[in-house]
Amino acid sequence: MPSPVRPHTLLVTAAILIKQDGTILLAQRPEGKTFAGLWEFPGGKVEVPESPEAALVRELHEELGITVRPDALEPFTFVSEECATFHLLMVLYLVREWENEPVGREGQNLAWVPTNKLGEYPMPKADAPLVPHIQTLLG
Ligand SMILES: Nc1nc2c([nH]c(=O)n2[C@H]2C[C@H](O)[C@@H](COP(=O)(O)OP(=O)(O)OP(=O)(O)O)O2)c(=O)[nH]1
Repeated sequence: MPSPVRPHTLLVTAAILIKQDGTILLAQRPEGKTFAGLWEFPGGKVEVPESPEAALVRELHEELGITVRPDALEPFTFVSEECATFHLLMVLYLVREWENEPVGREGQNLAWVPTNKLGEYPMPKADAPLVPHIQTLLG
């Protein structure tokens, strides 16, 4: 009997960087990556044997050149969404403190966006429920 096909769950970790003026950092996915051109919360896949927090600290340094202390990651929410070839589980942390000014180290465009303008930036489908959630909780 064939074994049932089990969906592969991909664990992704991402940050909602929020400045004192209330704007949030979005990064545009570069050419060559899936969802190129769409805006996302910076982060990426959790590699074995990393924790989600260690992976996020690493990704934020690689992608943006910033240093974040693991205890500055505030668990915020998550997304669980069926995608084309995998099931995405994306955990999101709120980050209010970091060292260095974020820059797109992989050539990606960055934008500091007021929460009421998040809907103007096309994002991957999985991110859609995050926008009203952020607007309600972070104003
Ligand atoms: N970082 C991030 N990824 C997202 C968001 N929304 C969303 O669907 N994703 C998806 C896109 C990808 O399938 C996956 C993240 O993988 P990635 O390709 O960015 O991860 P990575 O940086 O480790 O990738 P790579 O080294 O393999 O290029 O999660 C989001 O807001 N932020």
